[in-house]
Amino acid sequence: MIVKVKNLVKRYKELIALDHFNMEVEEGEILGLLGPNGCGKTTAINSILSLLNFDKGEIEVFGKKMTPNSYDIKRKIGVVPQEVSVFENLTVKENIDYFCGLYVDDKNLRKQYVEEAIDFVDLNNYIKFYPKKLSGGLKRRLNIACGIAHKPKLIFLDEPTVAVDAQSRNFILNGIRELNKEGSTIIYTTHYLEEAEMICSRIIIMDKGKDLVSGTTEELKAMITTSEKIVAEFLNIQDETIEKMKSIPHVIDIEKDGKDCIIKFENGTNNLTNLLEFIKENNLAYTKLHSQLPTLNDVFLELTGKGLRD
Ligand SMILES: Nc1ncnc2c1ncn2[C@@H]1O[C@H](COP(=O)(O)OP(=O)(O)OP(=O)(O)O)[C@@H](O)[C@H]1O
Repeated sequence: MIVKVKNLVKRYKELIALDHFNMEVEEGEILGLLGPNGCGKTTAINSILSLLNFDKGEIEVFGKKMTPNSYDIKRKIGVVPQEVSVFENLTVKENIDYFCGLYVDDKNLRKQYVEEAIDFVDLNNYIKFYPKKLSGGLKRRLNIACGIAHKPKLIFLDEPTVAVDAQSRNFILNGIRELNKEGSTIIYTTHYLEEAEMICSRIIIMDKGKDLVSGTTEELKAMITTSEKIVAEFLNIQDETIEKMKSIPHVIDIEKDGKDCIIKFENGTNNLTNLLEFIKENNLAYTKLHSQLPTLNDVFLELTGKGLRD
């Protein structure tokens, strides 16, 4: 086990930021920590890193109790914080060299690691630039290089793709996969469910300081009641027909979204066939009809009552 967090409680005066939070991370995982704004993700990460004092609970990293002075453990950890945290008065290369130098004493090895980190984030054309001359996406890449240059075995990435263009986003996501393939375990927080679905081997959903559920995206989707949604646009449908539609087997709810009717089904077979029969029997005309499997956002909505990006 690379990280083990048990019953973590953190209070800021009367506010409970972490409420008996639990998390376990195995070697080789890309673990996604997802939750709405203010649910406690950053507090959890900062507690694990021993950057914050907490009120109760246990934290082990690499099988050892984590303390502010656990330098042997910290050497094996890389952190890419939510806010770009680099020195404005150092160039790209000097920044990476500074952060790498905090953990790597050997001069030659440090030089090699800095070069490799620059290659990794593809900032070779910018090594003499100061951060303020870099675009948002390039700054994020520099932030990542500073966090990973010392080749840590465990990497925390806190929303690394916020406010970056699509090209830099793909670059960053591929980079995370690459780091994982090279042997790093990753803990990744994001607001972008599609990203989590793309790269995470397992996801923990947090809300109000608690870990609600954990599993692969497939496992999480299997936990919710909705198993299928059919989106249809009917011509001139009456409210009473929509009410009647609720008697189709396995229909659990019907929502209107503009012109679309979103018909939600719980587990069951032949949902589309049953709906088509209903359409025929009731002489309904439609311009759109397609089936969707539940998304992570549906899981989120059902578990927390709100979307991730509320
Ligand atoms: N230093 C602090 N003093 C008081 N309250 C704080 C402090 N830091 C965080 N909080 C509160 O603790 C709760 C958890 O905050 P935290 O930053 O951990 O959430 P988060 O999930 O990382 O949010 P986001 O997705 O917005 O970054 C929030 O209600 C926040 O307002």
